[in-house]
Amino acid sequence: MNELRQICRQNDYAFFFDIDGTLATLQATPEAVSIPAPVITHLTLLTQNLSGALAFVSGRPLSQIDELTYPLRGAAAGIHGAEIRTLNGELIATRVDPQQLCEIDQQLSRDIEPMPGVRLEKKSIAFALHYRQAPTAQQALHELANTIVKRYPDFKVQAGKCVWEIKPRACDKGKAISYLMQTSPFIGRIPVFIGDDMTDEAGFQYVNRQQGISIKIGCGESEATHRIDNVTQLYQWLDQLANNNINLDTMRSV
Ligand SMILES: O=P(O)(O)OC[C@H]1O[C@H](O[C@H]2O[C@H](CO)[C@@H](O)[C@H](O)[C@H]2O)[C@H](O)[C@@H](O)[C@@H]1O
Repeated sequence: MNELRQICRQNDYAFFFDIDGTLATLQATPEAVSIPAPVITHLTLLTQNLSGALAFVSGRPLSQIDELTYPLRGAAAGIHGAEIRTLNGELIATRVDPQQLCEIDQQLSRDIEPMPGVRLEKKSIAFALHYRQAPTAQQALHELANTIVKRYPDFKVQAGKCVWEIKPRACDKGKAISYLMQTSPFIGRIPVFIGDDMTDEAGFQYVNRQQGISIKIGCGESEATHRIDNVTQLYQWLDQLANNNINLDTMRSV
């Protein structure tokens, strides 16, 4: 009976998970990342408990989100909200001028050539300038990204962990969560968003405005109302959550 009550409560909520630094430990390169199998099992169980009201909200494209979270393939938002997929499969993609994308691509490729260790990740309508392997390039890459968005104001710079991203200005994770919250089965539920990074702050702000639960992984300034120390602790929390051992109502009153 208690268990049933807890499941009913869980069904009042909608969950949104960031990926890198949240569901997956940060790695030297984007390709080295994976989500452990037991975590996928817990996410699958949780998705079932929530009747599908669970979405991944990442800076990665939807195609990569699907690979990392296979076999789950529900609602998701990729490229910081520039691509959104609802649970019924509807796709919403932000449009950008292909000519501008081509010009940005050419300039970035040319300008990073003399910067050893710098990695340009091309994500169809966004770009990530990674300096994890080239920490001294941080400032120069920031200046490069700023120069680009000055020339192409439809884009903005997004700071991340050892990365500067150039993404469509109109998109952020808060707007993506807000959009999904207006679709089935999210509609009418209380949002819970878990993230670790600067790009997740827009999501935290939205969730806070809805009196939801915002959870930051790790330290650093944040508008999130709750903290989990690290990815390993999140995995333990997820295990409990999937098995209905967390009372979300108590968290809301904190
Ligand atoms: O919104 P997220 O799911 O957190 O994605 C943010 C970016 O994550 C990836 O880059 C970051 O993770 C890499 C792997 O651990 C790491 O090597 C890199 O330094 C981090 O910045 C991804 O490559 C980006 O496309 C995402 O936007």
